[in-house]
Amino acid sequence: MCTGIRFTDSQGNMYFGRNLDWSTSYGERIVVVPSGFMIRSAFGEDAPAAHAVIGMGIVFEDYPLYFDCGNDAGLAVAGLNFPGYACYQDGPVVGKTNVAAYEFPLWIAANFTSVDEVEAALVETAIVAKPVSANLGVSLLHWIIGDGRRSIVVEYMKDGMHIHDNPVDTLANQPTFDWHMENLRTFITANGDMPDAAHWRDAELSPFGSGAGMRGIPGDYYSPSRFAKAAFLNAHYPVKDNEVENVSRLFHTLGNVSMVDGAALMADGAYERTLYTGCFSARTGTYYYSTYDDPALRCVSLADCVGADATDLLEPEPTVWRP
Ligand SMILES: C[C@H](CCC(=O)NCCS(=O)(=O)O)[C@H]1CC[C@H]2[C@@H]3[C@H](O)C[C@@H]4C[C@H](O)CC[C@]4(C)[C@H]3C[C@H](O)[C@]12C
Repeated sequence: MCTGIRFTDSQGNMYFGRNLDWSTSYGERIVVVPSGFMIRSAFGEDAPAAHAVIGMGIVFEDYPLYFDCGNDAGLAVAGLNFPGYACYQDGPVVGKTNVAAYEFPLWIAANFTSVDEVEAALVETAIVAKPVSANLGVSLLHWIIGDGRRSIVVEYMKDGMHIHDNPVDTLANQPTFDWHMENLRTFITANGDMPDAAHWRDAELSPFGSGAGMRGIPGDYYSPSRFAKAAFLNAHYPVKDNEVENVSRLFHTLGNVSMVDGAALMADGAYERTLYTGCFSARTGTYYYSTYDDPALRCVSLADCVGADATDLLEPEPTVWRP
């Protein structure tokens, strides 16, 4: 399972991140696309990237397959598993901009500057089930897309494209975003307050300590539970000012829905773990991440690696972050 969130700092800069929960790594690392890099297109003309992009993914035959990424305009996108619901076009649709599912994150980050722009373009877009290669196949995903103003969720299903406003700036896995939003109504009594003592007949029942207001928010790893917990935490976290506080916010929030070995068996017989947590700061154009086996935060900033002469893909060596 995976979980993604978005929020802003006190000046409206976006922070956007995700947990990548799976049993085995694909060898993912930070990949940078400089603006001007020629992007191969599955259906249209090859075109230069209008924006520099940074994110986590793998490079396959000189093509960056992003799991999540952000760009120099402060727009970011992440793909989360959505099997059983995701259903792409079998082939290109006449009259539409056709985008293969594997191209989707890069297509967004390389071409657009805001969620509004993406939303307008999606009306004319078809997502196609074209595999990147016979071995890699087609991932069945839905996506959260965010900028400094808002986020949306894109779910491409049997009946076509669904674009949802995401007022809680949160996404998990199955079922649909609509369902998750409806389910949040179950938790409306949860809050961060210290409750007063209750009186049951002659008994006075006072709280053991803090945290009682949050009772009922689930802590298990099931997708609806992670959605509810991440949405609750994202909604209640106080707005913070600086980069250190906001990166801390992101890792603490996603740390609360991260998956620990041995607790959640996958269909293939392996346990699912949070292989990495990634955070894109639109304020500084920096991608931060930690992995299951190495909790140190490492990072790469776009500004440090995209000089005027950069035209090729980069896989920069991250440095350990020292706030
Ligand atoms: C497995 C990842 C999603 C994690 C997640 O949501 N897990 C939920 C587990 S569960 O089912 O709900 O149990 C997804 C997210 C991005 C995906 C990758 C990206 O889409 C990029 C390419 C796309 C190719 O089509 C397949 C390989 C791939 C390299 C994908 C492999 C895999 O499907 C990834 C890594």
